[in-house]
Amino acid sequence: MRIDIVSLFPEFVAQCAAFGVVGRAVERGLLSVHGFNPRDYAEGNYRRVDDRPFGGGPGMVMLIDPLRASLRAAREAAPGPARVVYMSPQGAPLTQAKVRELAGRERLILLCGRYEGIDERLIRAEVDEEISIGDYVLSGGELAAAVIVDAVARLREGVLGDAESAVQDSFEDGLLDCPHYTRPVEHDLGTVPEVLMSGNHAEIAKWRRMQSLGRTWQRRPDLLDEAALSKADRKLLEAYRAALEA
Ligand SMILES: CN(C)c1cccc(CNc2ccc(C(N)=O)cn2)c1
Repeated sequence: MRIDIVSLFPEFVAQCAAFGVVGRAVERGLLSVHGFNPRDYAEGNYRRVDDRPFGGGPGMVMLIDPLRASLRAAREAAPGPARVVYMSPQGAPLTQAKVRELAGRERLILLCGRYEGIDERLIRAEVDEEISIGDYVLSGGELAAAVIVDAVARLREGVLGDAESAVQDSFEDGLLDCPHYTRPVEHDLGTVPEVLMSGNHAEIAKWRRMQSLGRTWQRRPDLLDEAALSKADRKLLEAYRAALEA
């Protein structure tokens, strides 16, 4: 998979692909991340990349032509179609389903705006979709692009070993994750739930599912569509609630 980053600070995002599982995936050639800086394509001796907004108001807007030239350079740097994603607060909220969809592609171009954003004509002409990582404003789209790189990379085949498998990820099945424990069993911070040491894998799976359902119900009821729960899940959630009242 190839991900091109169009940004005034491309090394910022490339660094985010230099560590951990994503860094190893890059070393192993499962993924490559390349930066394109609009300033390298800006005309004139000031190499302008932004200018004042028509209609007045604070801030600056990124110019069309340096962005369009850097996008063209990114497209031409490798074969095959690329999905152009613009990171902005006006984008569709990023979800794990969207991450899975993006991870299925061979090429992505992530467009990072600075200042107040980019000229709308460039968005209309070149951007396939706008994505937001949350309802807040950052000084640039680079952190949002880094989030996409990380979330997408870890879903690519071969990136996570069995030890870190993304299969049981929370949000993979639309629920929050269950609690996790490791050594020691006895600790002044408490002990480990008995069931996890029982060796009874069916019971352990049930307990974990119940915890995921219960936590989702308690912390993110918006994620829990109780109607869509299986009978078994509804029973587990009932057991979780009953245990709270006990
Ligand atoms: C209108 N405006 C300030 C603006 C418009 C476009 C880009 C940027 C760059 N900053 C970003 C980018 C993305 C996100 C996000 N939530 O994904 C937050 N901030 C700012």
